Amino acid sequence: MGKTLFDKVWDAHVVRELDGGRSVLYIDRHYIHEVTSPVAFLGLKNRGLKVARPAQTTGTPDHNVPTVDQHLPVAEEQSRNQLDSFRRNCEENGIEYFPLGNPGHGIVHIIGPEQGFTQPGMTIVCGDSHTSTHGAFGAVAFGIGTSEVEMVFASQCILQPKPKTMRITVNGKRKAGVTAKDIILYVISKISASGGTGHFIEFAGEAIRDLSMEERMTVCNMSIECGARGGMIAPDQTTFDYVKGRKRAPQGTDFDKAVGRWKQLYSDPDARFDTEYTFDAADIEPMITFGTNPGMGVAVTAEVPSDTGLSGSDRVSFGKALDYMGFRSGEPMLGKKIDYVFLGSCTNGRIEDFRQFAAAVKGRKKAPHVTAWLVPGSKQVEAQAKAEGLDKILADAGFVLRQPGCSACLAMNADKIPAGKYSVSTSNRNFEGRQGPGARTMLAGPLVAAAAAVTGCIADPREVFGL
Ligand SMILES: CC(C)[C@H](C(=O)O)[C@@H](O)C(=O)O
Ligand code: SF4
Repeated sequence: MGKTLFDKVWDAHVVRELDGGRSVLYIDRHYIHEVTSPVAFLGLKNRGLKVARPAQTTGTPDHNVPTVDQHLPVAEEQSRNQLDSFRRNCEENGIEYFPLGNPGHGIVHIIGPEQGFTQPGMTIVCGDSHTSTHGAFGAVAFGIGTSEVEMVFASQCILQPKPKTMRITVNGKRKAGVTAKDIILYVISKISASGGTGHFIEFAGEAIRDLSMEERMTVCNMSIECGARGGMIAPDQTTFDYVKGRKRAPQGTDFDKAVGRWKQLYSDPDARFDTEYTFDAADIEPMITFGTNPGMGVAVTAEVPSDTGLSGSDRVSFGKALDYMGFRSGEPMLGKKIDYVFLGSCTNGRIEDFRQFAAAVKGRKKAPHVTAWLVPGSKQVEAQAKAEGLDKILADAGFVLRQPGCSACLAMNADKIPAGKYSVSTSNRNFEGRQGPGARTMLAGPLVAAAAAVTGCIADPREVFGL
């Protein structure tokens, strides 16, 4: 029987299979940030060890950083201490890291691909659930816990049970005004926020093939929001073209040789998956979430669903979610007044997202009552946006470009949505309090966010922008 893409990459990295179904897996690239590394560094120190393969480790502080005045010392004491100890830990262990203000700085899942660290066929881990983003390159990439971070520091290996495999095929062409974010929100709304549990997903089909690398990253980023361990896409010419010429990617003939290997990374025609789903891209509309998990999504043109068909605790949590959001079943999503718009995060903080948002709002004005936080995912995205004049277009429309970081995605810094306020957010989680205590988050793609920013309410970007 043929092998799946996942099996090919996984099997090539198994150092040893242990009794009980777990394997010692070799890790090619380890990304670290300031939130989940301190305890691991401490554990290492207590054992008298140093990081085994510092050259395969890359660090950046992203969660706690302010998104304004990054040239000044960080005002908040706890964040400042965390950034200081992150720098010390990286320096003591000879780890390359990109501090605040450095041209390479940004959200860990944005800078890795952008600099060419992330490559097809690799195993990649980080103490962060959205490590799944890197699966867009055909890598087996997944989030790990702090004790596992310590394991990788010490040995460049990790103990892992092999997940089951799932293929999600999206056939056909998507309609105008439908973004990669809409595709993944649609998929999660269909299979639910727990539908991928225990699996590693491969995304396939024409609608996935048609995506740019940045769009593929958006899809893989959110693969974990249906409970999966990760998501991946077979590398193809789009992938090779993206990786080519990036600073940390193989160069010259080494690159050509690497492409030869990467071309073997696909699921064999007779490979079998434990679970398969198939969707049609033509059924996908611009999406928005109405509840408090990423599976609670509908087309922007739809109504708030009812709890028909739900029972027991599902019904209770559905009701609780609507109460938290202040929504009632049967109300249209269109026209709901919003207060905040957040463009950014490792889901939608890349240059194509800023281009799309800027092109949409060009020549229009931000609705006066809306507070908009536009936060590039990295210094490079920020620089590129400025080089392309997007900052001017945005400024003319009443928007300000902030500085890179995770920002309001999880509000670990000062960018918190006030209690009770409605936020249309391009990030990946709409849990209670995620964007600040009491904040009400509606997840969407950059076009729905742009439409909300200029109209001040939930609107169909195809109508607003004539797409
Ligand atoms: C802080 C970190 C551990 C966390 C994660 O693992 O995903 C964060 O990035 C998030 O998005 O919630
Ligand atoms: S941007 Fe959001 S999802 Fe991504 S790593 Fe930061 S906090 Fe997590």
